[in-house]
Amino acid sequence: MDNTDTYLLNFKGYYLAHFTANTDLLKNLDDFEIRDDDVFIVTYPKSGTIWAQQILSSIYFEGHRNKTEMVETLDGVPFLEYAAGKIDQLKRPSPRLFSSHLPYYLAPKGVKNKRAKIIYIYRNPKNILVSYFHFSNMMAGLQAADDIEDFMKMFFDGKVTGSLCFDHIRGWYEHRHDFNILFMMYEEMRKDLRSSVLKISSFLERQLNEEDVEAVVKQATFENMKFDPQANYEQILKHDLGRRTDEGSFLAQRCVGDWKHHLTVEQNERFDRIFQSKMKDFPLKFIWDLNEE
Ligand SMILES: Nc1ncnc2c1ncn2[C@@H]1O[C@H](COP(=O)(O)OS(=O)(=O)O)[C@@H](OP(=O)(O)O)[C@H]1O
Repeated sequence: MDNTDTYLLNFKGYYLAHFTANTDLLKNLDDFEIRDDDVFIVTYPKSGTIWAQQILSSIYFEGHRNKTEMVETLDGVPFLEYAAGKIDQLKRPSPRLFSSHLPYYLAPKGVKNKRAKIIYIYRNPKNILVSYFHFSNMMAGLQAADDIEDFMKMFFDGKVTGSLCFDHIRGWYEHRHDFNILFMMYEEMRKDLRSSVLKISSFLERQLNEEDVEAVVKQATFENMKFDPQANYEQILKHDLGRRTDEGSFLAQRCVGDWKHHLTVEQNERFDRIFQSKMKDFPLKFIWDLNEE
């Protein structure tokens, strides 16, 4: 583990957010004991993690679904590699739900042996860039950038939490046969949330009746999450993660083509060139524009 950077922790060539990384767990990550009914949400940052957390938590926990229990969504679907000391992963009752931004090659052995289910969410990387730029400037534990040009450099150098976005999705997809994994596209979830919930619950073999499906969908709408204190993570942001500024939130809701309002023509062309060189022949499609939705 290379601890020299204030913001980033280099673990086996992959960058984690230094301030919250669970270094004790990372030391034994490969052997972290996996149970057959463990479920992981895996994402590159800013790809829909907290959205998937909300969906999973309300699929699994009746008290969340029918709002009889007031628990922070994140507590039901905690990160594997973050929040050191907050939770003892080994003592959690089954089924355990996890979140992770780890790359495929750092997944514990048991996950590579298909002992757990993974839902991988991917998103149009131009919107990831814009979302990540604003988020990094808001969160105290991430390196702020002067402007989008400055952030683009860090993003394409992979000097951000999660390392290079293209390596993340490519790695997981190219090694998909090693895992029990479902790929979901953020933009398709926006287009048809109900079908996405059904696809996820069917992959997880969780039977939901009509009323349950309605409740999960309702809780996972942007409008509900934005104003639900358990789902919008405002308190976590304020007290655990730390804000640099009062502006911004986990849920800004950019439209699919929002990047057009933030990138210059030259920046967009540069993005396309890098995307082409890194993602040539990559079979999954990305949706760049509202018209493609
Ligand atoms: N319900 C719902 N519907 C549509 N979009 C949603 C929803 N919940 C979260 N989001 C959007 O997901 C973006 C945040 O991504 P992450 O949760 O992966 O961020 S993080 O990595 O956990 O920091 C962030 O995108 P931006 O708005 O573009 O910043 C959120 O708005």
